[in-house]
Amino acid sequence: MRIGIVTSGLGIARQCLRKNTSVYRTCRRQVTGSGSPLDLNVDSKTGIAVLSMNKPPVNSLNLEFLTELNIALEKVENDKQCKGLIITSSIPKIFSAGLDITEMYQPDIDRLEEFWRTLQDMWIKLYGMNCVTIAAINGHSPAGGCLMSMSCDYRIMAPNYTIGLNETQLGIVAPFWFADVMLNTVGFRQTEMALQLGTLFKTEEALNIGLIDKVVPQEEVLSAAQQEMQRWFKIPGFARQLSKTELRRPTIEKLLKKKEEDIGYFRDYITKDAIQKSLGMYLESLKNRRK
Ligand SMILES: CC/C=C\C/C=C\C/C=C\C=C\CC(=O)SCCNC(=O)CCNC(=O)[C@H](O)C(C)(C)COP(=O)(O)OP(=O)(O)OC[C@H]1O[C@@H](n2cnc3c(N)ncnc32)[C@H](O)[C@@H]1OP(=O)(O)O
Repeated sequence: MRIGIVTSGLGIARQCLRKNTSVYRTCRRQVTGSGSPLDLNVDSKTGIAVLSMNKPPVNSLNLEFLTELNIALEKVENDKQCKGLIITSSIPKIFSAGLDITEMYQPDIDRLEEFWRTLQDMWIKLYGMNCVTIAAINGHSPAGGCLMSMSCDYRIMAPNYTIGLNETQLGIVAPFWFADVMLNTVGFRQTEMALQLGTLFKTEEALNIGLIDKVVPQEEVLSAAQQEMQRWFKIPGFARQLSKTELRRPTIEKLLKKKEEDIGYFRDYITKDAIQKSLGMYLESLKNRRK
């Protein structure tokens, strides 16, 4: 039930309408504007924020969408009422198709660099979030979608979808920090095989290698995430946060130290003729899939 003020643009709802019955005490605020590709709802009663991606057709991560994600993550992190964040999708059968390939194909160089910087920032924020983060993966989650999922503390996925870092299938190489996050999640052997083969794991396979933590029916993904959150909320917040920071800090610091270098590598690599050719062919194959 939404009884909060819906704000436009970047403004956060400043007040909540409360009725006097207990059922209305939940103050749920939608903190993104209408028409936004993101729907952020904060439930001040439970302390859970649900961030739902809604950028048709496939929630691909382009510069503008990544910028919105950054703003939303910042809002959640700065909201003292938020103890947990669930990331999910409003697009049927798709969590996120990963990076928007059109950002990398025949790019404008300034925009390409900005795109990469914004992606780096999004990942640094998400991987380092103080609050509990759960990915409610209710659709396919290749490449950048897999990165977002792996960057959360816990992953719940519906059956019959795929998830993985499939970059080599596009003729490109997963950046070192994507690889690091996978390494931290499933270990070296699974990572070295998955990255070389560009494996997209089916839900059950992903569960078997520890890439996701739980499988529930499609219609239960969100409620299972809300329920799982309670388990994490029972742990003293400071101890949990510090444990997370200690484990994730070296991975984040590695990118922080090399941010500009990484942007340069990415720019020089992606603009190579051979890589452009591969990306062009992959885009074409996506477009021809339905013909
Ligand atoms: C030394 C090395 C140094 C540095 C490293 C440097 C570089 C590494 C760089 C990049 C890393 C990239 C990571 C990524 O995230 S790349 C993106 C990978 N994503 C994919 O491969 C997913 C592709 N999409 C799909 O498989 C499917 O679309 C689907 C399963 C997600 C959904 O299937 P559907 O059947 O439901 O939908 P479609 O008909 O296929 O698609 C609809 C529509 O959307 C377009 N589209 C799909 N995915 C993308 C995308 N990622 N980017 C842009 N556009 C996408 C698709 O073409 C269709 O368009 P049309 O309607 O035909 O116009």
